[in-house]
Amino acid sequence: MQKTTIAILGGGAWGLALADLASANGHIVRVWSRRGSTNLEAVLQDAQIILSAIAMKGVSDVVSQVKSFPLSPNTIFVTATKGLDPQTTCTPSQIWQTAFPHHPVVVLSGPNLSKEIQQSLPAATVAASNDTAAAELVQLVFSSPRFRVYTNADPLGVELGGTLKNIMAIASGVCDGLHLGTNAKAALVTRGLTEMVRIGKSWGAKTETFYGLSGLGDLLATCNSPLSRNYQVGYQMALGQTLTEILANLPGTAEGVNTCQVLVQRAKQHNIAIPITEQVYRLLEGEVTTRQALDELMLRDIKPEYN
Ligand SMILES: NC(=O)C1=CN([C@@H]2O[C@H](COP(=O)(O)OP(=O)(O)OC[C@H]3O[C@@H](n4cnc5c(N)ncnc54)[C@H](OP(=O)(O)O)[C@@H]3O)[C@@H](O)[C@H]2O)C=CC1
Ligand SMILES: O=C(CO)COP(=O)(O)O
Repeated sequence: MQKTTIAILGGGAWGLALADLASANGHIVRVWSRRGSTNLEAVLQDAQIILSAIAMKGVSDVVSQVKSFPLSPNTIFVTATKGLDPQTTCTPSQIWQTAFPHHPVVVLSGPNLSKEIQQSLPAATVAASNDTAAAELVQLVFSSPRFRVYTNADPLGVELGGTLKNIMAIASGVCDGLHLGTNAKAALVTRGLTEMVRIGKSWGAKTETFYGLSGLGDLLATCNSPLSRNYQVGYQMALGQTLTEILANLPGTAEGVNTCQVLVQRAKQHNIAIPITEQVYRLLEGEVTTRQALDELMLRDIKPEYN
C-alpha cells in the first residue's frame, strides 16, 4: 500500500509499540510526547492519521492543543486510550469526535499487551468506526504477519470492551493474589463479562461486540497476565500493599482505577447493577479488604444466571 503519514500522540508503552508496528510497514511515523523534544505542530503537519495513545487523564488537554492547529479535512483520528472521562463519563472517541465533528474517528482496541507486541509476538486487534473507509485504512496501515487487524462497525462497544475489562483485570489480580483457584477465576471472568455486557447495553453498544476480541479477548489477556498493570494493582493489593504504594511503583498507567470511580457514578445515575465493579471500587477506596470484597460477592442474594 501507499505510505501514510501518521502522527502518534503519546510516547508511552502503547504509543511506541504502535509506532513500531506502523514503521515496520513502511509508513512515515512521527511521535509526539509532552516530555519529548518534538513539536506538536510539526508532528501534526500533513498527517493523514493522528493516533492518540495518551493516558485518559491527558486526553482532553491534548485534544484542546491539537484543535489549535490547522489540519487537513480528511485527517483520520484514531484513539487507543482505554478509559473514561471523570467529569463527563465520555469515552475518548466521544471526546475526539466532539472536538472534530467532521473528521472520521476510529477506535483501536483489542488484547494487546504492549510488551508482547514489542517482542514481535503475534496478536490481533480491532479498528472500529462508523466510517467504514477510515476503519479499513487503519486496518491496512497496521496489519502485518504479526498483527492481525479486524474492522468493526460498533466503535462504542469496542471502546467500552477495552475500558471495562480493566476493572475485571484488577479483580482477577486479587483472585490470583489470594490463590482462590481456577474455578473462582472462571466464575469471576464470566460474571465480569456479563457485567460488561449489561453496562455496554445501557450505553447503546451491541452485545455481540463484547464477545469479540475487544471484549472477551482483552478480558482473557489482561485477567490472566502479570504484564497487565491493572492485574498487578489487584494482585499486589491481595498481597497487602496499599494502592498508593502500588501506583508509586507501577510501570505506566492502570486506567481501571479511575474507570472504576467513573463507572460507579454512572451506574448509580442509570440504576445498573455492577456488583464486581462496586467491590473493586470499595477495595480501591480502602472501604473493604480483599477478603471482605470476596465475601460480599459470594454472599449476594442467590438468583438465576440470566434475568
Ligand atoms: N500498554 C498497553 O499494553 C496498552 C495500553 N493501552 C492504553 O493506552 C493508553 C496509554 O497506555 P500506555 O502507553 O501503556 O501508558 P503509559 O503510562 O506508558 O503512557 C501514557 C502516555 O500518556 C501521556 N500523558 C499522560 N498524561 C498526559 C497529559 N496530561 N498530557 C499529555 N500526555 C499525557 C504520557 O506522557 P508522559 O510520558 O510525558 O507522562 C505517556 O505518553 C492507556 O489508556 C492504556 O489503557 C491500550 C492497549 C495496550
Ligand atoms: O489493555 C491492555 C492490553 O490489551 C493493557 O492492559 P494494562 O493497561 O492493564 O497493562
